[in-house]
Amino acid sequence: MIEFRGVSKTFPDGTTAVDDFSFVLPSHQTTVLVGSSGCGKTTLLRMINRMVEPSSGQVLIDDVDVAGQDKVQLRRSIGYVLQAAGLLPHRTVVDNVATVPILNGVGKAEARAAAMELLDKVGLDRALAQRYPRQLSGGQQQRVGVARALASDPNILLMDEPFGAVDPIVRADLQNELNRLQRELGKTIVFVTHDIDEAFTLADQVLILKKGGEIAQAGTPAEILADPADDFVASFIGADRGQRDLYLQQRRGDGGLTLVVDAEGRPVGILEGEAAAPSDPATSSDPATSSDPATSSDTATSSDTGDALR
Ligand SMILES: Nc1ncnc2c1ncn2[C@@H]1O[C@H](COP(=O)(O)OP(=O)(O)OP(=O)(O)O)[C@@H](O)[C@H]1O
Repeated sequence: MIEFRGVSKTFPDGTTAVDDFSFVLPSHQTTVLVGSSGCGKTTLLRMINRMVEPSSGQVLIDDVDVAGQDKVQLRRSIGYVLQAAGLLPHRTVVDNVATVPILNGVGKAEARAAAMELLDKVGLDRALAQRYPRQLSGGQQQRVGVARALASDPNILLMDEPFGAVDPIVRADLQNELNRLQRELGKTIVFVTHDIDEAFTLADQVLILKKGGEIAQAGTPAEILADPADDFVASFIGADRGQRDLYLQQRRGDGGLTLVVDAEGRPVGILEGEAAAPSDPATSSDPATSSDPATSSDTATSSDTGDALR
């Protein structure tokens, strides 16, 4: 469990990125922070692993204030994936993945063997292990980034717009893979995006944020889609747009939700109970809610990955 208690952050230049933010992120679930550029998502994320220190308030992991923990240990114990994958350019794929375990004292051979298994886990061919990051596609680099973040078997995975720089098809693939991995691993994932579709696809819980980290609405995708808290949220999720051809898409494993998506795969609602039939396209003309989620071309602020490894 990650808890923000009355957290604020004002940077030295006087910018208040986060103003009195309180929220609990449950363990073993995916919480997605979504909001337009500059609303404080990245700042909130980076306060969890102390890459940003709060000006006031506390961030607690399982009831322990991170302020009292050794920064280096903390960062190495938390997986971190950035938009640009943040791979070390002069190290091979396998060595990128093995970096943190080796820093933590695991023997090189053992760390590399574990790294190869992680490549399997994230759906990467082992033949790519000896390549350098520049010899990979954007989607492959992101998979390596995820493998690297998982290498020390962290309980917490922080993901800052990790799929923002890849094309929509690869992005959908990566989202599906992450859902599959999460079913298997049950990590506590905090995922930042400005893409509401991505948020609904991945999240157990979505936080829609306004400037200063103000919470416009928090809830499951179904709750938010069914009952947007106000006009801001309705407009953000696009609930005021017209209806389109709709399809069903199974999300998560048994007992998982069935998303109603439009022709472009954008979530517009959720079916529950017996109505929630699996996968193949099934047109419905009477959705509970509809949306045409806002998109943005803003890119996430990412920082030197080295910081996360130091
Ligand atoms: N180091 C810094 N110094 C001064 N201001 C900063 C710093 N880092 C972030 N900010 C400001 O704090 C606010 C929140 O930034 P943050 O990166 O957390 O937003 P975000 O929601 O993640 O945005 P984006 O989606 O564009 O990455 C913005 O106004 C930003 O300009």
